[in-house]
Amino acid sequence: MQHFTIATRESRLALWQANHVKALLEQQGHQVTLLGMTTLGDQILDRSLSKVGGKGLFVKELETALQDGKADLAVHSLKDVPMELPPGFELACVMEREDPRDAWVSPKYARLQDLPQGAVVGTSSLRRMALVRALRPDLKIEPLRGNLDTRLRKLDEGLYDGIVLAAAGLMRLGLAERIRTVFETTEMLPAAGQGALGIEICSGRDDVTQALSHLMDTKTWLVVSAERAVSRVMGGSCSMPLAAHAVFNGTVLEMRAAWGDPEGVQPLVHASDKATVTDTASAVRLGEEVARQLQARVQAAVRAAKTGD
Ligand SMILES: NCc1[nH]cc(CCC(=O)O)c1CC(=O)O
Repeated sequence: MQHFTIATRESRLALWQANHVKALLEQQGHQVTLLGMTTLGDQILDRSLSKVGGKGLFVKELETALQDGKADLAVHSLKDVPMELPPGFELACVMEREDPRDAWVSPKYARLQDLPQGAVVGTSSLRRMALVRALRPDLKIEPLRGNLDTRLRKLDEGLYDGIVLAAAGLMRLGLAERIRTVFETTEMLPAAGQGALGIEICSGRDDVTQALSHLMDTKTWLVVSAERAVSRVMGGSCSMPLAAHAVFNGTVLEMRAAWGDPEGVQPLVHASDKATVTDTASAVRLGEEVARQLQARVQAAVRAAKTGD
């Protein structure tokens, strides 16, 4: 039996996720305390994250707590974890993934397709913007930030005709009844890591890694390793509309990725590939290959646009 402190953000979703890990560790006989913290990302609500520095904003304070020995592990939505962790930190565990898809939430319209011309969709995610634009170029997209409850409140206040959120977050918070439709991944390709929880520790904390080994889901680990490799090669941050999604079909990992022009001028660029994946190295290779295809197509599209072909 050991005592562990979990560093967590204090949004309802972050607390749910930290409590979920706490309960699982307690089941193994460990004693667990939560250390709630506010991150810079939680405080900046008026600007798009892509403009103020991206994903790292949600994890830096938690990493400081790990480094200072105030906490032993940090629970994150994997989607919010930067591709490269700072030296001295590692992703010790990825848990079984929930539904990775995006959900359509709207009081009036059952599907995005049902919206009238020029209706207003709320999202600040560049990926969701690019994908919504590809499905319905006529719609107006307005920024929408804040935690899940804030976003739903703004929708209920009538500021948007509908919004796009991760299905997993809504389900974790008992808000599944707000989901009107779950998008197929073919129409709304998810972000790398969406729906999975990642646990970060200071490198070398073998005692923590050992305790977390029961929570590790190897299959999810391989899938998200491939997805995150795409983002890493593409230089993925919140400042680029990027989607990367993989699913196992037996031992073959099938992967698709999409890139959107941040200015919204170029059409979406897609790439896909599949490979037998049995370990982290083969997963990363698949992700890198898909990213290279994507890069080549993005460059070709940019060249074509310049020469007016
Ligand atoms: N960007 C915030 C964020 N980070 C993780 C989730 C959802 C839960 C998950 O993907 O595990 C959300 C909310 C959303 O995108 O709607």
